[in-house]
Amino acid sequence: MTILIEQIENGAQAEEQKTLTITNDLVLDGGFAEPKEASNDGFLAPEINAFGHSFRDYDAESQRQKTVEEFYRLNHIHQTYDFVKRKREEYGKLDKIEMSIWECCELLNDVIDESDPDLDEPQIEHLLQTAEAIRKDYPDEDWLHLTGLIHDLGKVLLHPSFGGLPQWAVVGDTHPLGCAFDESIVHHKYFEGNPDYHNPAYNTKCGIYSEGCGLDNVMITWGHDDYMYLVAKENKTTLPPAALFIIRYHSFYPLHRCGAYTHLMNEQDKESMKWLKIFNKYDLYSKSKVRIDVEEVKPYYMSLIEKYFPAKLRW
Ligand SMILES: O[C@H]1[C@H](O)[C@@H](O)[C@H](O)[C@@H](O)[C@H]1O
Ligand SMILES: [Fe+2]
Ligand SMILES: [Fe+2]
Repeated sequence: MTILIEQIENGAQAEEQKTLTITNDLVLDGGFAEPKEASNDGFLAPEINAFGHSFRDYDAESQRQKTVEEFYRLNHIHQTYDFVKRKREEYGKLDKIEMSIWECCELLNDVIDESDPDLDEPQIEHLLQTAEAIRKDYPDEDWLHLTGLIHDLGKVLLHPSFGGLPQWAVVGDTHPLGCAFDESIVHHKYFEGNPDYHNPAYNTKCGIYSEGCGLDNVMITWGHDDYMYLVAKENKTTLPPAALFIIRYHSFYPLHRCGAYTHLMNEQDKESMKWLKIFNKYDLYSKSKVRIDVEEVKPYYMSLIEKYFPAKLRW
């Protein structure tokens, strides 16, 4: 079967449709299940978002555009290598609160993401829209449904009980620190205000890293992705490695959309990337004003949470 995957080549300008052929069978390769085809004709990506623009258009003029650009200005100035190192240590202790996955979903009821040009609905809507869209096309991959539900739960860092981190430290696209900021990063010009941009140790193609070192060894901007990855891993989820990879790198658009920083990946990263590319279509294009009936789908997701997570997690 053939599905269409959109890919923007390095430099982000030339957007081309690339065809990826995916086999019918689930093959276990080094612990990673290979992607198989969607159960129907595949997800039809809409061309315009709820505001009448193309998806991820960071320049289309609107009031929202200004909010998003201001978000990226602050994000690019303040996310430095040292900042991320400190946050990883602080939040890696997971000593803030104990709660279940579903309790966390409910906390996200009030959270609106200021970095997103395509969505201004409460986050819980987005979680369910993503999960349900995946479930429709991949009914047998229950782990991927749950990954959809939880992938953005790290946005709980915005909540006052987590120290109420500012938006620039929680949401938005992610990118590596410790090496040059690639041109494909949204609103790249604001990096001039970041001290790392002027640090010769950090501003070459590889910076402090070596080719093929593996993403595990790369410091990525602090936010909801890395935090939720830590929470899931440290609380001993039984979700497969591909799920953890999706959670950790789903905002790394410069890599999975634009092909930047591929020189830092190792073989295992390349394997997991196949699933992330599938996931990304649902994460991005399911954003809409269509509401999901939470109570109707809740029992199904509760059963998945029980299957893959302990009843209470440390956050
Ligand atoms: O604005 C969005 C939003 O914050 C998403 O949760 C994140 O994953 C995307 O990468 C970002 O562009
Ligand atoms: Fe996200
Ligand atoms: Fe998302």
